[in-house]
Amino acid sequence: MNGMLVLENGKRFYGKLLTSAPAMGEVVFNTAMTGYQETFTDPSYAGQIITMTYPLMGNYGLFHEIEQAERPYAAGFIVGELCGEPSNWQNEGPLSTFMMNHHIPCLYDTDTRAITREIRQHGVMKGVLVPETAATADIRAALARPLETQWVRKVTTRDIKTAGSGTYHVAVMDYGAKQNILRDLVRNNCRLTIFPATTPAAEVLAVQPDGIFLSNGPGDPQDIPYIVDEVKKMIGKKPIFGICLGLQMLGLALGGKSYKLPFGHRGANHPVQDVQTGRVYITSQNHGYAIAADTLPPTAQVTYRHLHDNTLEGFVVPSQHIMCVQYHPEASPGPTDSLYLFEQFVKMMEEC
Ligand SMILES: NC(=O)CC[C@H](N)C(=O)O
Repeated sequence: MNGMLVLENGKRFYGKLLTSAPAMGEVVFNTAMTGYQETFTDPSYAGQIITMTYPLMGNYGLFHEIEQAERPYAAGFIVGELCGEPSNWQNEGPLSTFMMNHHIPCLYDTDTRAITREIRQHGVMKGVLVPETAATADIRAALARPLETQWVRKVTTRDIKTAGSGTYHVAVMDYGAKQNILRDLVRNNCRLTIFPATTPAAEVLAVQPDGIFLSNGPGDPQDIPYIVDEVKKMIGKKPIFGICLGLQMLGLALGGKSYKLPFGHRGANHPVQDVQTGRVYITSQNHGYAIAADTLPPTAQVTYRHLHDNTLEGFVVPSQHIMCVQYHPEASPGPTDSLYLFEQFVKMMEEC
């Protein structure tokens, strides 16, 4: 069926739609060439319509094991060419089947380069995926709906869960944790107790963990002040490692300020520099917000900066045993160069 993306600023981009169900969400773009299945199952994309800039998607099919959550939370998917005949020895089916089964509207045969240029120039904005015949009044009504602000509550675990049997007991705050983060912690000799995002700090500390991990997650960090309040109560009590939203929670809990990036960092080849050594790492990223480095307290030391725009990509607070990064050391998709951060976290727990 013929379909289109209509952006909040009125721009229309035409293509074909896999499902007729309309989708509304913040339209973002991701520059990774591969890793589409990990991308749309990453809970941090909840409610967003993801435009993949690489022109061909679906060519190696699907493989259930690489999914980052039990189901995708992305609101929609936009691709240039959608491959209908994947070729891969692990392939379990075409990408279109996954999109249809999960009722995720997918616009394909569309000009993803033009969409990306529009977002780069004017910033991320709301958009709708609708059939080409959709009435203008319906499109306006859909675009007028506010975006969900409490995705973390929807993507977090309902019950306390456990994983692994390693030496170090880590309390994981699940704000929408990617599976590979949990796997990497377990691989690094950790035993996990995974808590729902809104669990009070006292309940988490009561299990007497060796360390606390604050996960990635969807949305604006300023929309979840009640979680920041609990993080404040954890600081200084146990070693803490935060990734992405986890870094943002720590930044806000320490009195820092967050702001929205014009079009975010989403892709698998973002260069960050270790400010101490000058060494550059190519990283996997997915964030639309950042913490302003100059708003952090003097006890915090910036560890990594993004080489495109100098944004804060990591900091530590040695006196309070805090380490955190804005990028994704667990990759999935992306390079695994930063896996050493999990080892650093284990070392921090060992030394405390
Ligand atoms: N991957 C993440 O944890 C993203 C954090 C936050 N939702 C942002 O977009 O900046």
